[in-house]
Amino acid sequence: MGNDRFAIELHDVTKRYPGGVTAVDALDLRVPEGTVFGFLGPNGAGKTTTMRMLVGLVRPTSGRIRVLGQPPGTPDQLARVGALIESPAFYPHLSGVDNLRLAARYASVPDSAADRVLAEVGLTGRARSAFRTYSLGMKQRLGVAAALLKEPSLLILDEPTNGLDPAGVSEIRELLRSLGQHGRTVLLSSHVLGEVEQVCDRIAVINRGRLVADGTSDELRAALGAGELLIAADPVDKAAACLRDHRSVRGVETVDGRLRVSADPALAAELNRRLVEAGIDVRELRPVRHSLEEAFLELTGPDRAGREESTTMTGGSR
Ligand SMILES: Nc1ncnc2c1ncn2[C@@H]1O[C@H](COP(=O)(O)OP(=O)(O)OP(=O)(O)O)[C@@H](O)[C@H]1O
Repeated sequence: MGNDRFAIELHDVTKRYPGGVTAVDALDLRVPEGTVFGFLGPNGAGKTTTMRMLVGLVRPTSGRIRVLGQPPGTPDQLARVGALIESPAFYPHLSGVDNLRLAARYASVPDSAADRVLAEVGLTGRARSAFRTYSLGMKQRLGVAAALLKEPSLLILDEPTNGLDPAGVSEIRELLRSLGQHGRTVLLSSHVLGEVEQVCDRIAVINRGRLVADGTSDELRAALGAGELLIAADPVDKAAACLRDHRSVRGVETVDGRLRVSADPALAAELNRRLVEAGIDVRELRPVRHSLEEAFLELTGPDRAGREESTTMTGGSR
């Protein structure tokens, strides 16, 4: 049984809370097995609600969810999913290893699993220190360790870097990379693009409960029309004509005496050669790429999402 290609599948999933908030709105999402998958969106986008639905903590209002080929929350599925969704409750006065031994008992796995997962998150050296003495980054890593106790094939981590300083973030980032090895699927949410970009194979962006983009970081850039070259060449008209003749060039515009060329930046060397062979002087040629940050802001920015609210403003000072 089960699906052998997608660890997570959501079809047309909506969650409306009793107060009337639609936290997740007709969401379609597929997380391929064995990927580290970034689930990105601004605060309130619906990430936590989605993750809670995946483990059966929240029931969808409508739609269909399969996690490891099963509906969420079955005992068999929960045995194969490790989740860090809310801060786990650790005892401040107990050591890291004692906290994990307790968690191991709750999860019905042998106590010895505690040492294995401590090593996996790089906390062996501090295993015997009291939890309250841990840095925030170490606390988060202990949370990840607890999620690993069951040797899950799917790991769901809700904003594991939230509130960490840059050093803590880079500690966790190293860890997240290593968690995706051995065929494990990792679903990782964040509202900070840089964190998922460096770690994830694929990224889905949600805003106001809706999926607004899904793909590799390169695909997300391409979906936003990124892929431009800036070229300064003489004579500029001849250069423009020469570039327009190239079948992979989508457009050429002259801006302030330079050419903005819509084309895959990978074509840079080829276009340069073509211009030089045509007797054109090339003074400058460089890609002007949208950063993924710009792409993300464009996808989740107020222009896309805030129209209803902005129309309720009654004027006056801003
Ligand atoms: N139990 C609840 N009852 C009512 N509304 C809720 C509940 N939980 C979340 N919401 C609302 O649903 C929307 C989505 O919240 P959710 O926590 O899923 O988003 P998020 O992307 O995880 O954001 P954050 O990063 O801030 O946690 C928000 O408007 C939130 O206020």
